Amino acid sequence: MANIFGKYLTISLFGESHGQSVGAVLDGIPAGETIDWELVREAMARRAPGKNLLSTARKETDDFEIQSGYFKEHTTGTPLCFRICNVDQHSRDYDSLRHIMRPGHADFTGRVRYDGFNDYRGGGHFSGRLTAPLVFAGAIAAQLLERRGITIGVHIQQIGNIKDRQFCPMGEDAALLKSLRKKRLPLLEEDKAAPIENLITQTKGELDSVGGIIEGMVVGLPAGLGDPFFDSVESMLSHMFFSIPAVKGIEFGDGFLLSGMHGSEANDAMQYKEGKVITMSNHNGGILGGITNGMPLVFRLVIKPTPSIGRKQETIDLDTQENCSIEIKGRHDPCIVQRAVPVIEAVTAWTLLDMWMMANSRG
Ligand SMILES: Cc1cc2nc3c(=O)[nH]c(=O)nc-3n(C[C@H](O)[C@H](O)[C@H](O)COP(=O)(O)O)c2cc1C
Ligand SMILES: C=C(O[C@@H]1CC(C(=O)O)=C[C@@H](OP(=O)(O)O)[C@H]1O)C(=O)O
Repeated sequence: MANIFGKYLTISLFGESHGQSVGAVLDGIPAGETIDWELVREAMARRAPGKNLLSTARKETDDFEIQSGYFKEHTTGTPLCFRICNVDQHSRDYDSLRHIMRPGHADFTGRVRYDGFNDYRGGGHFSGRLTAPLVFAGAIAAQLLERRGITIGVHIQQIGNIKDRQFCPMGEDAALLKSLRKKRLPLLEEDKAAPIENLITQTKGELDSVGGIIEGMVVGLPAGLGDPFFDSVESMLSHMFFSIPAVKGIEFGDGFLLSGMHGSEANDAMQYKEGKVITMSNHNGGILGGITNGMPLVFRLVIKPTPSIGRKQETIDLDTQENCSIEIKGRHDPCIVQRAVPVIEAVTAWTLLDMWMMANSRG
């Protein structure tokens, strides 16, 4: 069942970008939890399309309807089902894309996988629109984690060649991590906002798109979450991260830089500090043997440039079985990175809540 993810906490995702709605069924949320719906709305608004010139012009309010699982201001513990109606589809933009495949998008693979019956309008089930329900789910999980002292912060680390400073691997203040959620462009260095906006606007004007890197940090995690091998924290998070459209790379801690280090540099020396085990550096990003060690969790993700661009590209026509060219019209994000930040934050929360529940179910 390709659309269900999780162990103790599962999410089953449904919908298409130009269908009636997108949504999910969330199972395993503990009974008796209150949910601050305003916080859920705020997270959804950060991801929603059509807010400014840096994003797609498609306007969706992403209002949600709860169908089940919440009663008398508390979770019931039974499946929480919700849907988010699609309202601003321009399906005519996709008429020719039924048979002319967009390079870099899932048109061809989706068609092969579903024997030609896939809903190709707006990318169908492959669309970034499906990240709206993920943000809803994650905004609930983040509240449950915060009640357990765990805070997640995510920022734009790079767009094109413009870089924000990285998180201090030894940990950032939870208040600073949370403050990123209030920013139009979630950056640690404010002076990078204008150059990034200019770059995205300029690239859009050139009928092109740009990608980048997102960095995440989780503080307050106890040591001992995760399992070796298949359910390692890296495995579970990577499984979820690679489910997000346009994610093409990932690293934990110093990641690819570790390849050039010696053991004497890469090992994180250990120490007791006020009775607690800590490490004196954090090259391993808070995970050893697939299990959290109590240090901040640090990861970075590559988001590719948006595939749908206005420039002329070479491709194929499946009707005529001939080569052809394509100039994509329609409403597309010139850059996905800033819109993916709340998505990454949300799925991190969802996955870590599942791992927290797994750890707490052990005898
Ligand atoms: C929030 C978000 C918004 C996106 N917006 C667009 C878009 O406007 N146009 C587009 O072609 N792709 C967009 N994408 C990316 C495509 O959905 C994605 O590249 C495609 O499904 C192929 O999957 P892959 O890149 O993971 O291989 C978006 C992705 C996300 C997460
Ligand atoms: C609708 C959203 O983003 C969409 C993601 C997307 C894609 O191919 O991934 C393509 C565009 O779809 P459309 O052509 O229908 O405007 C984006 O607008 C959203 O994020 O809510």
